[in-house]
Amino acid sequence: MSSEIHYFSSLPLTTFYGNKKKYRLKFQDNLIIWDNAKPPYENKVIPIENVIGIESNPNENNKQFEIHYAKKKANNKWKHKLLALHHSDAYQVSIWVTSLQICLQQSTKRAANILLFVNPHGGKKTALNVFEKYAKPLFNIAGIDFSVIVSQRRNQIQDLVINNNFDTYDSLVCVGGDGTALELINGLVLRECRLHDIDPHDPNQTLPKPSIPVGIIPGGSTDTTAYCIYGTTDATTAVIHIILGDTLGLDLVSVHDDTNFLKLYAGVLSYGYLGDVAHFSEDLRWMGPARYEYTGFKKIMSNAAYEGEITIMADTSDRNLTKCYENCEECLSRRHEEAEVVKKIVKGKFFMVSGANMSCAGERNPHGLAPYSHLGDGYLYLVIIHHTSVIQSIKTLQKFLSDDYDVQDMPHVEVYRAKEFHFKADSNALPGRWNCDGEVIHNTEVQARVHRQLITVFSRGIGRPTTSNKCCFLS
Ligand SMILES: Nc1ncnc2c1ncn2[C@@H]1O[C@H](COP(=O)(O)OP(=O)(O)OP(=O)(O)O)[C@@H](O)[C@H]1O
Repeated sequence: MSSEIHYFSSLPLTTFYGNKKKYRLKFQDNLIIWDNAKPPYENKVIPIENVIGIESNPNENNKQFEIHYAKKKANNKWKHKLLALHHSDAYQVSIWVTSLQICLQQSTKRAANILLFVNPHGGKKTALNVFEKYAKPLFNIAGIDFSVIVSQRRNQIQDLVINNNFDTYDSLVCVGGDGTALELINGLVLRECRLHDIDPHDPNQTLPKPSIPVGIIPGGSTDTTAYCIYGTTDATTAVIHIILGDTLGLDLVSVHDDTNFLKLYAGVLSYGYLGDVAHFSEDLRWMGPARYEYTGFKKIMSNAAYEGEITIMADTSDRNLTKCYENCEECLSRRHEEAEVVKKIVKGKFFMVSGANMSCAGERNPHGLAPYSHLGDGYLYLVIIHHTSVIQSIKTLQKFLSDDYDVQDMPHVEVYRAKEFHFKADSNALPGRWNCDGEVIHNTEVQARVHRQLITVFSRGIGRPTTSNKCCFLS
């Protein structure tokens, strides 16, 4: 037989055997279609864009090959499925393997060479295990080359990304929680600032967009960023999104004090209750995720009031409130460019002030603090909860955890869709802290501004449910 490689962009109906069954397969229009070769015929269709990898099996004299593909299940989870097929003619197998592999390689969106940063310290300290168990086998099947850096200290990932040239990789991925994702994202943008001689300390600066896409594999405690991007904190799902290679633009919010750049965040910046919970939880890391419940309870019972003034650049235009799903119209549109913003000032005593850049939903609160926030529309949702009684505060938090809520039912809650906000604590009042995606910021005067789609993340977006959404959220 000649050593010339034979491959085709479509393949005619061919009969294979697998799992003691007969399968008739064809490949056309980038679809792998098969049936069970006997009545009642049942067709299955796998788009090539859902294929993870194609492997031939040398142990079977090259007469067997495997199609590894991704299948979407309930609750936004994707699963790895396998179809192992055998043919008596190794040449037939080779044509199928080569044709499908070449078709996959022609997809320019797929990563070929990934650098992974693993934080072994976050969450239940299982990120390395998550990498070994869920990411490594699937990256191998997908034929992706990867290298791994295990972080040894806080901020090491950020420092490495700022100061090194990782241009030989086509994607950067982290395994960890929100803090780890934050290190990677901040590192990338700050590196881009350095390369373009842009001063990140100027709060009015347009920040440069890194071109390299980012993947986030959940391995922390809350993993809000991963949940909001994939609709689940299932690690296999995140790995599959990264392999399939679709991306979306994610807004980031810059945080400055009066002179300096402090951080960029993807999820939420929260002053008062959640800020103090993050602060007091840090020393209790040994408790695992339960530390948030413990300090949360203590903090709410203390009924602290955080006094200050918020200046909001709010978009008050009437807008249909929709949730952010795959191919999201709000994120694709350029409406934000024409939208006028008005200045609003809110003064008082607060229980919590949160600038949510994403819904902040999670496994235990699928609705989120800001359910109508979009990943890439150029806005954050400022959720202001005024100080009230302990009972009311508990009820408010419970509402945010419930399936659905309406601010009209909560007179002590105001919500604004905003491009930026400024918060200044009353100098005579109890100073609070900020919880910036799980990291603590102590400055009591900050300015936060949204940068539309500043980073590219691997994700197809969250699947659209069939039920419709409510429309009564903004103040
Ligand atoms: N090797 C390390 N040792 C100590 N801290 C580290 C190390 N690597 C990273 N970090 C820091 O660990 C902190 C916690 O990490 P991460 O946010 O990923 O986990 P988490 O807080 O448990 O999860 P989440 O933020 O999702 O609740 C981050 O501030 C990160 O900067």
